[in-house]
Amino acid sequence: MNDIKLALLGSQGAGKSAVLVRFLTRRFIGEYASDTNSLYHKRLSIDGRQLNLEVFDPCSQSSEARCILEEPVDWADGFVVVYNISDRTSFINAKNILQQIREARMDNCKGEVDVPVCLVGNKQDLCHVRQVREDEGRCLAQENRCHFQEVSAAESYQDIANLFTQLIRQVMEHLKYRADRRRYSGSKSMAKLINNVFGKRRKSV
Ligand SMILES: Nc1nc2c(ncn2[C@@H]2O[C@H](COP(=O)(O)OP(=O)(O)OP(=O)(O)O)[C@@H](O)[C@H]2O)c(=O)[nH]1
Repeated sequence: MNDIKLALLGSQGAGKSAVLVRFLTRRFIGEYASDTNSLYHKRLSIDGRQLNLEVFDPCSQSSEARCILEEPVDWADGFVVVYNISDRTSFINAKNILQQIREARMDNCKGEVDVPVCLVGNKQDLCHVRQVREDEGRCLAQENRCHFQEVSAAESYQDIANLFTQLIRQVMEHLKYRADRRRYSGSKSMAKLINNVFGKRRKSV
């Protein structure tokens, strides 16, 4: 069974918990305790494969959340970065988070920056007080080579389900690619070792 770990990041009040709870339970719950970090577990089946999904929903105010990108960047296999379309500050914060993810991956993962990320513009139902245009979100996602989706956790389940499913698929491919690469470089160094030990001896005979 595959273990998939995701982290939700974004400004306080952007709707991270609402988006996640909508995905996990299909329900919208208006208010959430926002003073604790939460780790959610769910068993899923995607494309016939059984998965253990773990999602970290940090409390925005905690110092742990502020340093999530410094320490546990290796923990998450993928990220959901949420902003509120009716709050430009949350969009600017999302931009900074995307940059921090790239920088942290570059430092910690030897240049491997293409971790699966989905940028989510939440509260689409508040489009009458919109402060961030949809094309700005799309453009930011293109710059960061990540998927983009506007959603309303308050009104709709399907878009949110689709984005998580797509992100999880991407994570599974990414993990497989990393495992294959590790196996390949492992067998290459084994071949080198065998050559070093036996190749030289053969020459001297
Ligand atoms: N209108 C509208 N309100 C939403 C939507 N999603 C969340 N909210 C509301 O926005 C507020 C913040 O939502 P949360 O899910 O707690 O936001 P959060 O990002 O987890 O906040 P912190 O835990 O404080 O970081 C709550 O009052 C939610 O009811 C949405 O799609 N539309």
